[in-house]
Amino acid sequence: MPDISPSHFNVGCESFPSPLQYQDAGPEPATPWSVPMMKMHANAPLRRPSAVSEKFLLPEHQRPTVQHDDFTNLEIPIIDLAAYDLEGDESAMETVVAQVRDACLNWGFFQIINHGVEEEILSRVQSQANRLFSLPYSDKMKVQKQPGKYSGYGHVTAKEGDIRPWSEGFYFSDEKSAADHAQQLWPEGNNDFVDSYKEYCEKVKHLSSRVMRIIVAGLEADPAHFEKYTTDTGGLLRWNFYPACPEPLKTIGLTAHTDFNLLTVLHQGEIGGLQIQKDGKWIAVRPRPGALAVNIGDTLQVLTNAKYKSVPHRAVVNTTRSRISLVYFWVPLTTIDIVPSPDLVDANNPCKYKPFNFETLTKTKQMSFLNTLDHFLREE
Ligand SMILES: O=C(O)CCC(=O)C(=O)O
Ligand SMILES: [Fe+2]
Repeated sequence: MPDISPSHFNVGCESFPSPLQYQDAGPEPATPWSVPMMKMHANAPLRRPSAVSEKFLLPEHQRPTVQHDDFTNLEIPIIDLAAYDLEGDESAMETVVAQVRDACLNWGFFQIINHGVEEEILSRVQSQANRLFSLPYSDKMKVQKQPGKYSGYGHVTAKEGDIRPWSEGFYFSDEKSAADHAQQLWPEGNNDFVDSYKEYCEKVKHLSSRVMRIIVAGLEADPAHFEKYTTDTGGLLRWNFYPACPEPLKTIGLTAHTDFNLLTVLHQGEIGGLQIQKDGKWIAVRPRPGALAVNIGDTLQVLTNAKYKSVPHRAVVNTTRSRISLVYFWVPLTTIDIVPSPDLVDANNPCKYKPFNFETLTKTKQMSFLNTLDHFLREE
């Protein structure tokens, strides 16, 4: 597989702080509230971990107003993929293709059930993620994400100086780095970390290409154009951990962004937090047990000449329950320019984007987390 390690997300490297470290920060900057620290201050009154450091406080106009469980009747489509595989039942397949087409046109996001990634592997990965994020901060820092590398422990920020998200992340680019990290974190051994990572990646990769075929089948465009980007490619994984937060309406778990890749497959867990933008409003996505969410990334938006949009989304936090999400970014082949399918370009829909490559896209994403593709628009 080609190198697909973009430095997509910038990570504060000198001293990456976790939200948990900051909860008890006093007037002095960032003091860990770990046990050794408490011992050092044995005579000082114990403060409750209720304050949130300024590093995490959003300016008022950027604060979320929709809470993690503010679900309404406006829900992203839930699509059952089982019908797509019914041998010989063309109309069932066409129904799925049409449902996916509508979801892509109207939402850019949908949830899928009967997707083939078994509950068992999802919960194994989830428990490895729990195990990792529960490690002491100093252990996690042993595998801190390094500048220019995709894998390791870090947090997402769009660029230096941005307000810190109320989350921690763990990034995987390939099996080798996963194995190296496991070795550093658990010298006594933890094979299931790498095994479950590997198995999960294989399954979601397979699922991603299946969903892509369904998407392309609904596009009235030659599949060969899309196959150029999807043959022989792979994905990047990120686990997000959002600790419970005393001030969920003043902070953000993951700031509003679009994904850079082709397609994202997201396991939200059972606790709400994911929100997407629909007609300029934020909507809380209700987690469905066993479902996976899929969304269109910037790359697919370009390949479809913006017929399908890469929709802004974010994650909010809550006061009582921490949350973990598992995110698989299926990325395009990196060596060719990203250009729209010629079948989706005509006099009424002129080509919207200048050619650019994946590396330029990921660099631009670091500067511009949200409106990344505006940088590549052709002049009217
Ligand atoms: O945690 C979530 O629900 C959203 C995660 C996400 O959008 C991302 O990691 O790109
Ligand atoms: Fe995302």
